[in-house]
Amino acid sequence: MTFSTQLKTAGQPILKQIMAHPFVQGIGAGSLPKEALTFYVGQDFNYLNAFIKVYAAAIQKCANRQEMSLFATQIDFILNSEIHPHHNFCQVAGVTYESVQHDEQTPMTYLYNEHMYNAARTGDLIDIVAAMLPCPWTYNQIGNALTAAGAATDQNVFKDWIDFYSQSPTDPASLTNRLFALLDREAAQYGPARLAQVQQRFLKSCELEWHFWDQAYRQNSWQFVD
Ligand SMILES: Cc1ncc(CO)c(N)n1
Repeated sequence: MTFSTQLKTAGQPILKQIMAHPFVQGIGAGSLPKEALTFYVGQDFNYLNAFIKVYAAAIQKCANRQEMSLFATQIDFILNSEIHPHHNFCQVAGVTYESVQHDEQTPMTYLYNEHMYNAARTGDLIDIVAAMLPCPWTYNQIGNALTAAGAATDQNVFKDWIDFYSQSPTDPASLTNRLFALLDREAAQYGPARLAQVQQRFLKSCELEWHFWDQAYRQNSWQFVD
C-alpha cells in the first residue's frame, strides 16, 4: 500500500463525519443560513491567505523546478480560481465578497493556520504536504460525493460550488493527485515511526477541516476578546 493510500484510508472516518456535517449537507440541499455562509467565506479568505504562505514555505524546501512548479500552480489556483466558490456563497448570502474579507481569525481558523505554519517551521517537505493535503482532498471528495448524489442540479444555488470542487479522483494530472504523488516520493526516504508522525499531521488537518465547517455553521468565535 502506498503511503498516500494509507493516509486516505486512515482519514475515512473523519471524511465520513465531514460528509454528514449539516453545512456540507446544506450545500447539497441548496440551503444554508446567510450567517453561516458569510462566516465561512470571511474565515476561508483568511485561511487561504495562510495556505498561500505555507505553499511559499514549501517552495523553499523543493529540490527541483518540477516540484516548485507544482506549488506555484497551487498558489495561482487559490489566487485566481478559488475566488469563484467564494463568490457563489456571497451571491447566495446577498453580500459582496469585499464586505466579508477581514483579518480576524476565529479560534479554529487560528488553530488550523498555526497547525500548517508549525509543519513549515518544524518539518520537512513531507510534513508540509501532509498538513496541507486534507484541504484539496476533502473538498474534492465532497464535490464528487455531492455530484454522485445528484445534488449539482440547475435548481441548486450551490451548483457552481459543487462543480468547482468535483473532478475525477483518479486523474493523475489533478493537482491533488500530484501532491499525493509528491508525498509518496518523499515518503520513500523515511521509516515507519517518522511516517506515523506525518500521518498524525494529516489526520489533524482532516479533523480541523471538520471544525472549520462546524465553526461556520455555529458561528463560533472568541468568547471574551474581539
Ligand atoms: C478550510 C478549507 N479547506 C479546504 C479548502 C479547499 O481549497 C478551502 N477553501 N478551505
